[in-house]
Amino acid sequence: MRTQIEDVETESDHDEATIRLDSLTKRYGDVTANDGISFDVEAGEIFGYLGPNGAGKTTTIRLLLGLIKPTSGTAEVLGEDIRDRRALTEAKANVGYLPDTLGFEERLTGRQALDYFARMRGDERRDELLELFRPPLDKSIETYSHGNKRMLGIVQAFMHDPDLVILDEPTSGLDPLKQDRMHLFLEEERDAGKTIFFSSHVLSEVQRVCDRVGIIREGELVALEDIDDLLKRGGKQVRVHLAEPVDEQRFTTEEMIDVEVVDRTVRFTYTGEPAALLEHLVQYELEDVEIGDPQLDEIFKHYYGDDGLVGGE
Ligand SMILES: Nc1ncnc2c1ncn2[C@@H]1O[C@H](COP(=O)(O)OP(=O)(O)OP(=O)(O)O)[C@@H](O)[C@H]1O
Repeated sequence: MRTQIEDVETESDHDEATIRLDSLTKRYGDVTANDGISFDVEAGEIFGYLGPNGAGKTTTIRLLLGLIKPTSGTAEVLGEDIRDRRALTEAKANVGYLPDTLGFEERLTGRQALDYFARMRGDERRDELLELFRPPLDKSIETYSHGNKRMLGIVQAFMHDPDLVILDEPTSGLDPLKQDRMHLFLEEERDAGKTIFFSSHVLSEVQRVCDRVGIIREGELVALEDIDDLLKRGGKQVRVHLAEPVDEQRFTTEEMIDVEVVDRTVRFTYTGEPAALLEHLVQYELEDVEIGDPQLDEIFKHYYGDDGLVGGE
């Protein structure tokens, strides 16, 4: 039986979504960059905000940080309405932000830029983060590579130890090793109770690192789901290598979609129960079978067709 206290706690947890969008809308002339978007980001999750270039991700982030004003609708960040400038400014002391293009004064050295942010918000985690991400500190930022600017931005976003961190395409332009380090770091932060909201147009990173995903297309939210559920609905990717050439008609069942046959190899997405698939396959003389999870890009074709997100900058 649930106690009254548990009920109260559950309710207050629910009330304290870290970010809450409520019909958030932003128009630039004829362009509706955000069109009535509503969703919550809960405390302690990594939320991926996914969409191709121009879909409206940066617009949402800039609205959440009070850098631009909504045309209609609103949002709350750490319980404060984004239209309340003073309250939002106070809340932002507990928010980290990595913009898509860094707003650093480029003539400063990395160290001077961090000193500047430290005076505004604190820097209790600076040393630990510098150890991990290692941007150069003593040359001017204008001489930095893109990757090093990103590293400096990440240190800046996390060094005051905020509860919520908003990252706009954090890994764009980073080499794979640095991306891996970043992903691991985000997971550790999440496990320590931090909330991470990050935008991306890279499916594989969202699949790897996020708990939930919101998908935005032309300003509209077209999906909001747990990554696991999204993948489950996508069926299984199967590749079967048979001992003899395949009679496609005989081999194919209703549960198989996107079937491709090349000589003795069949590839398909299986949407039925695993046991039924195995029963079907044992009727054939098999040389090899691979069964795996689909990549999100397969699932995303439903939302975007063949263009948009798949692999592209
Ligand atoms: N200041 C502005 N004035 C006019 N139109 C704008 C402005 N900012 C954004 N837009 C338009 O709003 C739409 C959404 O842009 P936004 O930058 O939010 O997309 P995005 O998903 O972040 O894309 P990207 O990954 O390329 O940054 C685009 O059509 C863009 O051209």
